[in-house]
Amino acid sequence: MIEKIENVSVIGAGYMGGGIAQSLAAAGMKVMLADVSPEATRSALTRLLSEARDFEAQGLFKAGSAAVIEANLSAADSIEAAVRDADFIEEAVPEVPAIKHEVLGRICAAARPDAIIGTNTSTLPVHTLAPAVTHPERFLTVHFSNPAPFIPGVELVCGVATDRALIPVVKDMLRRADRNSAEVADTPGFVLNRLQYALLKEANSIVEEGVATPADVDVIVRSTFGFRLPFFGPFAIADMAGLDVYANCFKTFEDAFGERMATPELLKGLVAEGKFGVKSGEGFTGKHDPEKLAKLVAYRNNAYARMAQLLQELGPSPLAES
Ligand SMILES: NC(=O)C1=CN([C@@H]2O[C@H](COP(=O)(O)OP(=O)(O)OC[C@H]3O[C@@H](n4cnc5c(N)ncnc54)[C@H](O)[C@@H]3O)[C@@H](O)[C@H]2O)C=CC1
Ligand SMILES: O=C(O)[C@@H](O)C(=O)[C@H](O)[C@@H](O)CO
Repeated sequence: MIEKIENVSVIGAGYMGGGIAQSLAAAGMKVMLADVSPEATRSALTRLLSEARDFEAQGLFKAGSAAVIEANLSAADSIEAAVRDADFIEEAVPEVPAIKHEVLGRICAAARPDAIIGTNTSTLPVHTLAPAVTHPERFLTVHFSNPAPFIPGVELVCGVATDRALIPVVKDMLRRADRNSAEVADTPGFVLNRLQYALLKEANSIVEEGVATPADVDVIVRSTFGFRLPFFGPFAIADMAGLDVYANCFKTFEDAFGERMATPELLKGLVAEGKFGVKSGEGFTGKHDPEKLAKLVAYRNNAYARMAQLLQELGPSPLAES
């Protein structure tokens, strides 16, 4: 079993693969790229190095990053050449099962039998891709988000055959690239996109029903509950709002939208036990003593105030309505 990932291969040097390659190269790993052709790969490398210099000049990358990326990132003439010596191979070709199956097959035919193989799929369960992988014990989802150089979270998904000894090795690679990761179960869309697409689906319904325009939906999302999300997930947010309040709100939603918006059983159970979140000292996120809760509230208030200052400094996005 590989103990430390030093040599990486990224197959598919597009939007995600390119950013993943930059990120891992900047973290000191040797990264080889391969795309549909040697010309496409070399063109991608040129783009990525130029982009890295621009990002460093803009202060978006740490000083010296562009030189480190240039020293560590290279273009291979084929998938086979790219993966030959790799400890870890990240597949980042289009979200088309047939393409992924073909590329995973080529990777497996040329990579070392102990090489760890990751897929950057957005939604495809590991069990639908694993049949294309020899030695599926070395295969898992390592799901970066866009744009890869700037989004810190990575979703890890094991298949039934995945050797769980891979997880600390992959997590170590991600830590060295300043990424934090969480492992979730192997279901369609995992956690990230199941939630992200549920939000977009409901947002589309809101627009289709004439409740709001896309622009106004975006304003509300990014300036209310979205404003909280860089610091807290939905369960922490609910604990701070009050689970009794959430239970009352779900009654409104169930009356209006039926079963699909009925009060979740987990929430019902907590409220029935008098566990209302921060206000009662226990909720979705567990039990917390008054000292910790005081620190939480202080952290929250500071974070939100600082976020508001940052948004003031940045000014509105070009998409924001004047
Ligand atoms: N675009 C996004 O926001 C995100 C996408 N993903 C996932 O990452 C994967 C890649 O997505 P993107 O980077 O957006 O796509 P993309 O289209 O930007 O890049 C895909 C790259 O794969 C190359 N390619 C296609 N067939 C190939 C083959 N047979 N051999 C080698 N290279 C091949 C293409 O030339 C292209 O450069 C997909 O599974 C996608 O669902 C995951 C997170 C975010
Ligand atoms: O949001 C992200 O960056 C990722 O979770 C994704 O998988 C993509 O956005 C996906 O939803 C579209 O490619």
